[in-house]
Amino acid sequence: MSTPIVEAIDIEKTLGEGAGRVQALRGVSLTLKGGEMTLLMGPSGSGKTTLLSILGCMLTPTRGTVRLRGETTTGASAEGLARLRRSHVGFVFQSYHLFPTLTALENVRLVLDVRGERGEDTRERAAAALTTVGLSHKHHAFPRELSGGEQQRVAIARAVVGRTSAILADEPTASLDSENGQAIMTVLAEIAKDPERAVLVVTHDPRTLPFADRIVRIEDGRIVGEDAGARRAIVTTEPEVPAHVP
Ligand SMILES: Nc1ncnc2c1ncn2[C@@H]1O[C@H](COP(=O)(O)OP(=O)(O)OP(=O)(O)O)[C@@H](O)[C@H]1O
Repeated sequence: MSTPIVEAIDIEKTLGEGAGRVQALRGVSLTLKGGEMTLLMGPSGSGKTTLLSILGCMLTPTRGTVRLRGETTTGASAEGLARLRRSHVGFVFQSYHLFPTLTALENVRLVLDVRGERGEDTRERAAAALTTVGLSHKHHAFPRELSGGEQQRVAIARAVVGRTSAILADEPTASLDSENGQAIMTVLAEIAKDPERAVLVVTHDPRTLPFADRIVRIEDGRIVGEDAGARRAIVTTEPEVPAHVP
């Protein structure tokens, strides 16, 4: 049986103040298991980024529990959350977020440095992560010398180099053309074959569908359905829950 990497139980999140107060999540439960690629899809404003931020310990829920590899985040200090995040989570964003003055290798190695891992082997680990994403020939290139797809591959190498078990990607293909988008999804799907790793991709992009094990649909802060993706043979469609039932 595959291991639960991230478990979110009955998550609620209220954002903003006064008249701008929004209930972004209204009782969301979601488990990400090792060896799975999950797509999170839903309309703009439905709560996808809020949920990804809570799963990755960037944001704390108003109510509910998150467990990362069995460790609960409830009551953790900001420092405790940062430790959990560094140990277990790798993020990939639409706009890459690379340091422009560092080479590809240095961008990846920096993650290990931040984690206090400074041995000579960190260079080899960073190089191995770049090889995983097909960039063994671009160690010394600066982000401005790389295409968008290559920059995103550096960002993925950075997300996996720390041997984190949850890879959370927010619209990773949105800035890329079809070919590069496919290449990025192929790399993420390859990572998701590891039974010790779970990959969650927030996306609007229908081109990502063939890479999914599961497609989770969110509307108005609630999970409204789940379908088995093309990568999985067994169909596990759950009944749809109306979005507006209190
Ligand atoms: N800091 C904030 N203060 C107040 N409301 C917020 C804040 N951040 C997000 N929201 C609101 O919370 C809801 C969920 O936002 P979220 O960004 O999670 O949606 P999303 O599904 O990721 O949208 P998109 O696809 O457009 O990125 C939206 O109504 C949004 O306007």
